Amino acid sequence: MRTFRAFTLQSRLASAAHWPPRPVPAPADDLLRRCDASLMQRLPSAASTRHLLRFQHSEAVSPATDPEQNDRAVQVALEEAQIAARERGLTGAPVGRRNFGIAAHIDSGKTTLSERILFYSGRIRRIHEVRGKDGVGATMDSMELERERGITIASAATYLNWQRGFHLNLIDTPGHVDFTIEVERAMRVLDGAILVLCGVSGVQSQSLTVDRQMRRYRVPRLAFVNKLDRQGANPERVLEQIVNKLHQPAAFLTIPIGVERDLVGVVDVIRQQAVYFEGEYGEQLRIEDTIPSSLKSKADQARRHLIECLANVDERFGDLFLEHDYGVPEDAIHRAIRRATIARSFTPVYCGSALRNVGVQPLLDAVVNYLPSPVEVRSYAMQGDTEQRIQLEPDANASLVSLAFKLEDGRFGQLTYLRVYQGTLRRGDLIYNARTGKRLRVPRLVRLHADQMEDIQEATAGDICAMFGLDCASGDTFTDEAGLGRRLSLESIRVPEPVISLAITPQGKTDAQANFSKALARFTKEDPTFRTYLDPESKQTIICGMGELHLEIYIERMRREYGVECQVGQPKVNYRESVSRRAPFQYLHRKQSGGAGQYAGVQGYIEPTLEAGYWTARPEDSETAESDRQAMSAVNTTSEEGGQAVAAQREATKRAAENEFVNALVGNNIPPQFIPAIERGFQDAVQEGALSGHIVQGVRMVLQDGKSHPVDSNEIAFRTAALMAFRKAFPQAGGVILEPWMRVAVQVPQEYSGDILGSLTKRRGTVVNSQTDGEYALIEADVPLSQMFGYSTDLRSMTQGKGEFTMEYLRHEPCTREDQERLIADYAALRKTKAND
Ligand SMILES: Nc1nc2c(ncn2[C@@H]2O[C@H](COP(=O)(O)OP(=O)(O)OP(=O)(O)O)[C@@H](O)[C@H]2O)c(=O)[nH]1
Repeated sequence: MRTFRAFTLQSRLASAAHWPPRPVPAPADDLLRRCDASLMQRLPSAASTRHLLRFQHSEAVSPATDPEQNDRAVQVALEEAQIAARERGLTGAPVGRRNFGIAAHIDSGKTTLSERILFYSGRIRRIHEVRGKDGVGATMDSMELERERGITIASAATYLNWQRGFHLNLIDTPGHVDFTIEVERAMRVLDGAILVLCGVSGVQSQSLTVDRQMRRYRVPRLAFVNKLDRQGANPERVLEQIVNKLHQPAAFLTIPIGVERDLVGVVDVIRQQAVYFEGEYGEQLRIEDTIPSSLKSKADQARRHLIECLANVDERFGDLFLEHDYGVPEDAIHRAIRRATIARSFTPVYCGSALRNVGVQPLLDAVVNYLPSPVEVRSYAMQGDTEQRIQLEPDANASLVSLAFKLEDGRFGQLTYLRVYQGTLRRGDLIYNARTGKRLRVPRLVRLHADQMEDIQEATAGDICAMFGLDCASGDTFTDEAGLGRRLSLESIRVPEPVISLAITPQGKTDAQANFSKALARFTKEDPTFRTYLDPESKQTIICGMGELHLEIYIERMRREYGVECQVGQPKVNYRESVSRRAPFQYLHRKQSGGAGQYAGVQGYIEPTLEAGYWTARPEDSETAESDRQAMSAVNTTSEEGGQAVAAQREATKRAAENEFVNALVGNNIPPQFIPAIERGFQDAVQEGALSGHIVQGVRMVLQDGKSHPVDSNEIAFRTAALMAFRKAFPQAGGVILEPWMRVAVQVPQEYSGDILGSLTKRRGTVVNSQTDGEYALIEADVPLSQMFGYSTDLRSMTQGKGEFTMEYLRHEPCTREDQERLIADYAALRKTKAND
């Protein structure tokens, strides 16, 4: 029996007299130097070696062990990151750092897993469960509402140390699709992720969404098959689903010893050793070279499968396999897993149960061993208007480029979460907001641990940190003067369109209105998928978001945090209006009888920002729709072509959502000082579409000519002329009303799949994918949101509560002629009533 290996380190320290582990005096860089002296000698200079080895946060768990005893995989991970840094000539590279997130379907156990990770790394002293009996709640669910409901609403960031001074930044994300922006933001700034899957339910509807998000931001991942203590758990089925449903080559790195109530440990597939998790919280690892005889052949098969899988996805390993057969050296296996994981052509799969404290430490080892250091990830910034992509270097000594990816309004003012991609951000430094060009001094810099924080003096390339007291928007890029000179900016986060809206009115106390406005201002700033506006007709405040739960949570937060009770209307679909062809406009606004006169003429045309005809037919019937569908399905490919198709799709979606004003004026018929007023008239017009009063999107207004009067022309006249010209031209330009369509994923026991298909088709859905897997069927369909109200109740009654579904915004599409006519008639009636009032 062996009692210690690298990943047992934390547990060994834990089981010793001191818990959490005491700071170890030996600096991590010293250990590293000893660990790989030969590689270090090849580095350019002693000074750069120090930079390379600089671990800011080595104070926690830095074991003073003999390098020989250390895990070979860790050495592989270090060496590879060091080689990558050396090849790129980086002298201040963050080699020993990992930025990773945890994402999954609702209730898969992400927060429970995070709690273990924090505990084993010595970050917290006690484990508190989600909805635990002690009523404390998990560390990462710090919001009162999260603890009460047992769901994660906002992602939380923390940091920890693991294995010889590796510094890990961790972001726990919410599972519910209504809070999808939190996952988007996290994926944008993370270098790797753990996809948690339930050992019983496997790949669920929201796992597919998370998988798409990981692909969108090219995030390498590990999979953790959790809840193997539950009745009906079947890890092999989950592995099959990863391969078949997520289309990812994958293999076990650990397999469970016993399942359901008998789960006691895992087998390390590479070394063929049994690992048991003992102590109150599984913090003491016992490793045995002999694995239970009943598992021998299974474990051997798993090892063979892993080697075959790697030989298939990694050419270099394939050659080694031809040479050594299944006897490939262990180092080579680690290297191949690392390469293939980082290349996103392979997913290592780990087994366990977070709640039962089984299998978490090997997973955390894998974060260090197989997920990339920031040095091994390519990040790019755009340069100025040229749209030229510049590769960023994760080097503390380079000029600063960092991204504000999340804002939070806290007790001390705005807290801005940042990822530093290049350079060093120091407290007191002058930095520049690349969007506004504004110069700012870095006020207070902190590292976050759920809702607590710790002041730091600097954050270097590859770090995630936060700043206080800085006014900026989510997605802003911060640079130093050199970066500003090159006008570098980072591609921002994809923000899905809000699909649902409802009217709210604050009730009661006199200060309710002020608090109500304060709350709305804060929520809209923090969450770009939460929007609000004043309905010009009803004068009510309308809030828009990603789903009923999303809005419900904000209404509840308004009550708790701001003491504002609201009267809430029925949820409504967010329709939009657009045009399908070009139409000319020519409008003269003239009032010259008595008093100050008004005189303004505008002439030009309006047209769709996408090609003509894009919106005329339902996309299913058109070629555009075909390319659209191909682009959507290309999200599941890793090919260059797939990437281009996705980029084209994103570009089309962006253009379809934006309006544009073009000044193509020739001659001097309109004095230049009136052009901004004409553009403002256009902006007024798109706020209220001419057909149904909904916001207009995807329309370009081109101004070509006009008329003015030396005395009677003024800004108000031109603003009105532009507004009226737009309204008049809108119907001639083939105005259409668009409605949001959702990608709906339903998971039900197989016997109900016929009923589900019927129910989706009845709701005008188009089934895009239907798979059966053992007892379960997973059906994906595109359905208009207007048809989805009340679906959860229907699904519950159709499946006796055994079905579940999630939906995600896909795009806006023209609604049916019938609906369009109804919406136009409703709007006309409303206007008539208003006119009569
Ligand atoms: N049996 C069993 N239950 C678990 C396990 N892990 C988590 N749970 C339970 O599953 C429920 C959900 O766990 P969470 O950790 O909140 O899941 P989550 O994925 O963070 O949830 P959201 O963020 O709200 O989507 C809780 O009641 C946990 O106690 C496990 O390994 N086995």
